Amino acid sequence: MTIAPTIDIRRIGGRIGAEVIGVDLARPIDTELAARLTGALVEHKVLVFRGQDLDDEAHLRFAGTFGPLTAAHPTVPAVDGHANILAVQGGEGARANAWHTDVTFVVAPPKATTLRSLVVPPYGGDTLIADTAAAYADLPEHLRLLADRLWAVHTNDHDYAEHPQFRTDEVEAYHQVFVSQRYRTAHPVVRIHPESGAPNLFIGGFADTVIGLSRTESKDLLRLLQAYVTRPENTLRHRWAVGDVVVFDNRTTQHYAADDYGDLPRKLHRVTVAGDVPVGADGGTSYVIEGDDAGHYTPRAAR
Ligand SMILES: O=C(O)CCC(=O)C(=O)O
Ligand SMILES: [Fe+2]
Repeated sequence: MTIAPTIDIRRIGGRIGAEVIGVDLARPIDTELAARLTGALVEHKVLVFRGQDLDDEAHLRFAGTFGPLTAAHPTVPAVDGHANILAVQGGEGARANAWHTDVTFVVAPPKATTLRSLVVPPYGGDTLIADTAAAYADLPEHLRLLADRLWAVHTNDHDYAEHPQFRTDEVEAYHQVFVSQRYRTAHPVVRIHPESGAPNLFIGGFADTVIGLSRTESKDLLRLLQAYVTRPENTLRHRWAVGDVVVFDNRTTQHYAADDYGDLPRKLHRVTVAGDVPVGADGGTSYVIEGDDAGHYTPRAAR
């Protein structure tokens, strides 16, 4: 007879995040545990598993617990031999140090993102994750009523040249690959979470313009709303150790990779889980403006 391991799910932030203790992710995850982890992800939005010892295959298997996987990225090439794994190891200026929700420029952005650390700098390189439902709940009623009616265009082709001091050949080459196909998608500014039913501010770094407003008005309004997302109360900051696995619900979070470790090495592997088409507070669903989702982003079956 095997004895089921006792697992402990402990909150680690006031509003977002829990650590899962007592799980070895290298072992198969049974349906009962999978259901518990899926529920915990919806409740806490970020799950942290420390001290794991996963290889790529085990990482893929674990990510598959949450559903079918996406390709590594619509435009950025995958790790050799692993179509669903993206290596995260950009140099200075080519790091994700802008608040964003992953891949919101497509019509069905990932449901969840899983990150596993392979190389960690001795200091710096933390990942910050924000709860966009808490942000929505923080809005004064007048702003909530306004946000509920708004739609925004998300694109992979904007905001470039914000940091011209980092316009190195590497950054330039990465940008060319990133925008090798341009995507533009309209999403509701307030998204209803398909599992919890909670509304959240669905904006982030790929949100470019608010439909019906000028570029300047869009920027001002998005900045106003975004300030609620990044309030320290609504965030969790993860200090990486090698072997950590972090999963976040990409339907109701944003994240930010602190670019504060110079040229020290750091490497994560990312695997994302396929998501659905967002539904807004007004009942409308997201739609493609430009870019063919199907060609680049076909989910593959779960393992
Ligand atoms: O480097 C990190 O901590 C996160 C990078 C990121 O935003 C991503 O892989 O989606
Ligand atoms: Fe990201």
